[in-house]
Amino acid sequence: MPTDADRPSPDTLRVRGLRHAYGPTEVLQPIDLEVPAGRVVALIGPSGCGKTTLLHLCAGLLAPQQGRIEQPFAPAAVMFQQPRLLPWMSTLDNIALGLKARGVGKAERHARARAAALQLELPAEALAQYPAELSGGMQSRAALARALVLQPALLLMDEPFSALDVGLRGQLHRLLLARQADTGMAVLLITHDLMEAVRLADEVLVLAAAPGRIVARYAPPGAARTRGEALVHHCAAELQQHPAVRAAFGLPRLEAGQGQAEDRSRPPAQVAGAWLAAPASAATPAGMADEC
Ligand SMILES: Nc1ncnc2c1ncn2[C@@H]1O[C@H](COP(=O)(O)OP(=O)(O)OP(=O)(O)O)[C@@H](O)[C@H]1O
Repeated sequence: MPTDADRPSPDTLRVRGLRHAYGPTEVLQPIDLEVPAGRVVALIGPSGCGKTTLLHLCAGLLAPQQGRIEQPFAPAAVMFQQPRLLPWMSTLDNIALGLKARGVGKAERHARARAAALQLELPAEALAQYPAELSGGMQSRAALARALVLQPALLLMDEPFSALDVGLRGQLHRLLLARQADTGMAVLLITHDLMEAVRLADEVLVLAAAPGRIVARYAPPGAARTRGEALVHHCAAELQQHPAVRAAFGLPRLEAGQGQAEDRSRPPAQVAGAWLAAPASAATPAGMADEC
């Protein structure tokens, strides 16, 4: 008898059998994935494997050619790799832009934009400045504020922190996770960075290229906000040692026992991540256990 916990949540982004081609070139083979409310799903894979294409399909920026996407969340917001702030508008007006498009009056949208900026620790003086006057880190904060001010139920993020230094990135990770825990929004995050994926995500999907397909699914242990540095390092190493992940990124195969010997910060086995069933179309590498 299925319990409530077994039933799929109605508030879930569902992708089923999604394919995509640009002209004659197949970019995505049938992709199945789910992003339920309150969960962060990270998509990692080598350059050109179709991550952005998949995100744009989920965002409705590209039309599905085959397969289907159920996107019940409203509103949804997209954060791109580049901040894409409009250079002729102040930072405050940039953050408030989506609210303006929704017909929110000036006083209210500015108040909401100021509150969003404050939550992301953007200094008040930056709000009157133009994007060109801001540092890269400030521009990224403004772009995140512009997405979060819409109070999205779904946030789609395409390598949003890749240009930031490690300190700023860590700060924005904490702010994002705090906001996500408060609001229960669903997040689909593209990243090249395995550490970022295991720091933020409830589930990490690994795409291989040519054509893009999911070859591994990994669930880091515990809630993202509670993962310490040692555990994040361990999980990133565990992920990187998976043969399918190594093959996807073009890394050489590890000899037997090589990965474990290099991992000196290994936490107790019971806190290691879990390998979830990859789709049947992706062959599971020989000798790989389902659970680590
Ligand atoms: N509009 C387009 N027309 C033709 N080919 C495209 C188009 N957009 C992307 N491609 C090609 O599709 C493939 C997947 O591109 P996509 O940007 O989705 O990959 P990606 O994994 O996001 O790459 P990266 O990590 O480098 O951003 C690439 O080979 C790319 O050159």
